Amino acid sequence: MIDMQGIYKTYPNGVTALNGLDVHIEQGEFVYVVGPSGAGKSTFIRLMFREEKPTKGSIMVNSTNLNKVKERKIPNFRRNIGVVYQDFRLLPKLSVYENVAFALEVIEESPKNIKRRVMDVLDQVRLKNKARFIPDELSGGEQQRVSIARAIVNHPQLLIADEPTGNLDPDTSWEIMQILEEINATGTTVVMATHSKEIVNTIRKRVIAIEDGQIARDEKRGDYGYEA
Ligand SMILES: Nc1ncnc2c1ncn2[C@@H]1O[C@H](COP(=O)(O)OP(=O)(O)OP(=O)(O)O)[C@@H](O)[C@H]1O
Repeated sequence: MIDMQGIYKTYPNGVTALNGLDVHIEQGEFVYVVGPSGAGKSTFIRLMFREEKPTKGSIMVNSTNLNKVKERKIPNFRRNIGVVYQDFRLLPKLSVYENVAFALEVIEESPKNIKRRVMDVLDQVRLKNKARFIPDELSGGEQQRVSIARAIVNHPQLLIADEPTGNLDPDTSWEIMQILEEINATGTTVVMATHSKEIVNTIRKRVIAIEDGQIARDEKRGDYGYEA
């Protein structure tokens, strides 16, 4: 599903974020990406949905060769990838329903399909009863669940989460983890960057540790490995 070989990334300001990295992730895996601040975690995951391009190295995601994909094909490629951020990034003036439906409207689904799919996915994140609320009327955990609903409404094969619990209290973080695990159980690959020692050491998954732009550890049921 994801294959990266010999990846280097130097930003235009001269900072080298990734310094020779090889990774293979299979369909259906759940992978934590951990490491010190500034180690290159976000850069690593941004390469997966072509938010950034490597300076050197090859990347295949969902059978798409990202070194060769044409600019006009990128929106199509991204339809198969859901992305969740620490700060939710919801549209503040749209309702919960509209925030989620938006992702389907841009791909011109029929209104009937949109309605069915949005309500299904709001049910999945347990927010059906708040479909008409706007983001400001929701707790942080609820807002993150809306952003997860938006990310999965299109049935992506890959869900990328960049510190999805970074702004949430511990109880709410466990709720979000439960939802991510449920999504993973349906066969969706989940790649999650996190600074949460508690989560990584409690819900054991594959752990890829990045330090100084390289893979320092890659363990099947790893632990966090750093002081929180
Ligand atoms: N757009 C950018 N332009 C220039 N330098 C960048 C850019 N994005 C990241 N960097 C630099 O690349 C390095 C790796 O950053 P990255 O955000 O990938 O690390 P991280 O491991 O995700 O950090 P954190 O845990 O703090 O989020 C850092 O030195 C950072 O300052």
